[in-house]
Amino acid sequence: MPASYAYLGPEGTFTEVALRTLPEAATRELIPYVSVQSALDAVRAGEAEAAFVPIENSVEGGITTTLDELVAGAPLMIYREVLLSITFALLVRPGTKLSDIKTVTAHPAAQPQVRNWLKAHLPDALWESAASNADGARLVQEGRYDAAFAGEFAAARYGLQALETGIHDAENAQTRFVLVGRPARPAAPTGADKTSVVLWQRDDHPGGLRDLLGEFASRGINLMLLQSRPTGAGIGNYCFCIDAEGHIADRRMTEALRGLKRICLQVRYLGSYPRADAGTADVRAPLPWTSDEEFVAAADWVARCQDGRF
Ligand SMILES: O=C(O)C(=O)Cc1ccccc1
Repeated sequence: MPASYAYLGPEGTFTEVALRTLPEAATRELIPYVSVQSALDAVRAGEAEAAFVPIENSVEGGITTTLDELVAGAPLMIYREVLLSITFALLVRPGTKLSDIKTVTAHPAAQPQVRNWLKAHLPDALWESAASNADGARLVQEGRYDAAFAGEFAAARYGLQALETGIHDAENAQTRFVLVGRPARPAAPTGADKTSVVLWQRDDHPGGLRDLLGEFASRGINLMLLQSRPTGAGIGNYCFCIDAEGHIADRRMTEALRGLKRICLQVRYLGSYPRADAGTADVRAPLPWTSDEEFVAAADWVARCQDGRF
């Protein structure tokens, strides 16, 4: 297997910075791709061992290109996640003044994070989307746009200067990135894990979504992401991307997934992997009645009842 990770490039993306925080990245060749799709396709084609892509940010929610690839593309699995705090710099060619800026660019997910700043400082600037924030910087270097919102670290790479730094409409804006590979056995539980799945309902009925969520709730499983995505089958047809606290090897999660498999039309398992915020106050202990021991004891009791040995 090639010891390389594909990532959303070009060089100088936030994605690259987040990827380099993973210890395993130090022993891999890191190869930039022009889009999330092409990075994931490199994995599907066996050209790369895994791909590292943005999946969610705390301002706007899911990065839909990534979610849609994981929902509908050839199956892939998430093995790692990274959280990165994001602030933007306004990068320009040397000598450009704020009053010279008529066009700005960045990745579409950057826009909700800088919208207020733009309104206050460059209300008449025309926004056009770039394939990534670093690609926006590259396009400014080529003279295609006057300014790009990107990481300050991208300035040197593209011969630009930061006219403004620390731009962020929302305090503590974070982006979540995932390392995605071909399906294989998930890593062993760490005690602070997350499981991602996509659920398709069997039919449309009152309380349908509540039924799906009930499989988690009744087993004391907390949810960390719920994002609906259109199935493409017409207005009102959605599937649900869910991140839940816990590992597929935890009995409560095993039981919840069994329940979901019974009641859903389709369930796509996207992996169980260590939480990026493991070790922080946000990671709560499971409810006492949801431990593996409690599930084993309850199953034993039912077996004894069936045997008349209670
Ligand atoms: O990694 C990048 O630079 C991207 O273009 C994706 C992105 C977009 C917005 C915030 C963080 C990452």
